[in-house]
Amino acid sequence: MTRFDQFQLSPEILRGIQDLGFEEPSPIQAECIPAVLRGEDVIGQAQTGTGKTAAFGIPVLERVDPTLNEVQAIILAPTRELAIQVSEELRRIGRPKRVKTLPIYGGQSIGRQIKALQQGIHVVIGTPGRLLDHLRRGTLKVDSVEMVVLDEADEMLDMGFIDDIEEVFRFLPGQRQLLLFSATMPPAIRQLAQKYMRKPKYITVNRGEVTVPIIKQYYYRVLENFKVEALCRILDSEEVDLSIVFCRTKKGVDELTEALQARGYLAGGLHGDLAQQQRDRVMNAFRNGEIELLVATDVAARGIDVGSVSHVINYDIPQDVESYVHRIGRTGRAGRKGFALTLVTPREMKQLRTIEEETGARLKARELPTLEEVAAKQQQTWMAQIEETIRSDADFSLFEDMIEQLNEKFSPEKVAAAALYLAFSERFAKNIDATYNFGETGASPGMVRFFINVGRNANLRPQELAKAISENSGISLRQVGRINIYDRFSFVEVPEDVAPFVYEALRQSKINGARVNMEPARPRNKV
Ligand SMILES: Nc1ncnc2c1ncn2[C@@H]1O[C@H](COP(=O)(O)OP(=O)(O)OP(=O)(O)O)[C@@H](O)[C@H]1O
Ligand SMILES: [Mg+2]
Repeated sequence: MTRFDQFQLSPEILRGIQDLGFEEPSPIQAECIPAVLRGEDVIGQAQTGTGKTAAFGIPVLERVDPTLNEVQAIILAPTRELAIQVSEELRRIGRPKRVKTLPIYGGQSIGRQIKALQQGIHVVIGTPGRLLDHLRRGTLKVDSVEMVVLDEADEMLDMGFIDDIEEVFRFLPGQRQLLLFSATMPPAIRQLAQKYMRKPKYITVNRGEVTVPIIKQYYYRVLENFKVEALCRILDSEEVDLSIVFCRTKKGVDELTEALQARGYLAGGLHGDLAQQQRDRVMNAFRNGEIELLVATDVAARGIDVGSVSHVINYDIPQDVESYVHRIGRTGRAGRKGFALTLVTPREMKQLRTIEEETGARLKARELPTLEEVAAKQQQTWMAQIEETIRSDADFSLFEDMIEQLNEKFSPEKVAAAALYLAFSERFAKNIDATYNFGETGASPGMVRFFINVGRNANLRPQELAKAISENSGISLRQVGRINIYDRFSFVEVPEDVAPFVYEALRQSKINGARVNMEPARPRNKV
């Protein structure tokens, strides 16, 4: 077994590592620490969540001289959140040695950053644009910089930061050590390596297995219009601690966040168009668990490390394989378990196969939980909560007197049931009976679309359903039109003017016992 004290590390750095609770180096750390200490240029690749930050951070901090009040290492990261996180981890490792780190990124007052830089910072962690800004202004002095790290190197190339990065290099002294890190290293990286590195050492851990094996990967086949409902059912039926839900677009993030908040979930959105303060607030709330669901674009896919993320959900299937690998890598970190769930529409099945082929991972198909299963799961959760409360040392005396009085008129069962109703029914109704979603659901202009759950009626035929809708609502069979039954649900599109009747009909009468799930849709062209 390798140990940290086998490397040539000072007692201060060893203490910093110990303070973080790291007992032994991860494989990428075991290989990188000595190489970086020797001054070699390194390209480090290892799976998500396996400690690449400390793999470069520990030796970089070791080589910094804290008595020299100058910037000696620069670390570039693709996003602000990652810059902050890396800075924080390095600050903690370097604390006993009194190494000062500072994150600098766009969206934050440049004046404040300039003041901070004047405090004698040793390691700067920044996004390329803002770093360059400081270099051009001359507010970041780099004469003593001997080490440069590109964290998520491939992503920074992909994001088109190459010009910025090359300009950053032009400001730096010629003799410097360059380190590139990422879980994925596409061939384009080699060009950068050839141009800027001296005899780079490639350190690759777990070659060929890009995703982390302890992450369980599943997919759900869903229709586009049913995705919000599908997501809610998954969230309600899984043992979710924290989860990150990825959407393709910023607008998608905003809409989904709103839809989830409206249904009572503790959700927060994160994407590049939000003000920095808002981004910070959401990230902090997520790290503290005040928000349980982080709804994000790929800004949160790279490098973000929140230990208790139990689920990553691809609400929209990722556009490329790298994105898949990094997104799902937000769970299953440092040996923890994790689930990666991907919603796939029928026409995205090809994309799913590509992901499987290129990652070599197998995504197992899963059925969406039925409403009955969701309800059963919810009841279990509530019962567990009640049991926990009974066993806790909570003080019930406030309520005991009420119960006594009520027991004079009603049985204890009735009283308990009514209390549970008060406590839980609101959320139950939200999730089970009728679901309102004002996001885009793809109905044609002038039409309103209703979703109908036929969970208990798997044998129900479309004609029967159409007839039942017509009879219950008083609109003609022609207006109901042709309907299909998919899997466990169906939908019907009716003209706006008759929609209220259909809604009432579907809401009040369960068709052959089938529950009704209503989604009044805004026409696509108005959204
Ligand atoms: N030697 C270690 N022992 C225990 N935990 C560690 C060790 N090294 C790192 N960790 C922890 O593992 C988690 C993941 O580390 P890190 O963020 O560096 O992963 P990564 O390889 O950079 O992942 P990604 O590719 O997603 O950026 C962090 O919470 C970190 O504190
Ligand atoms: Mg990382």
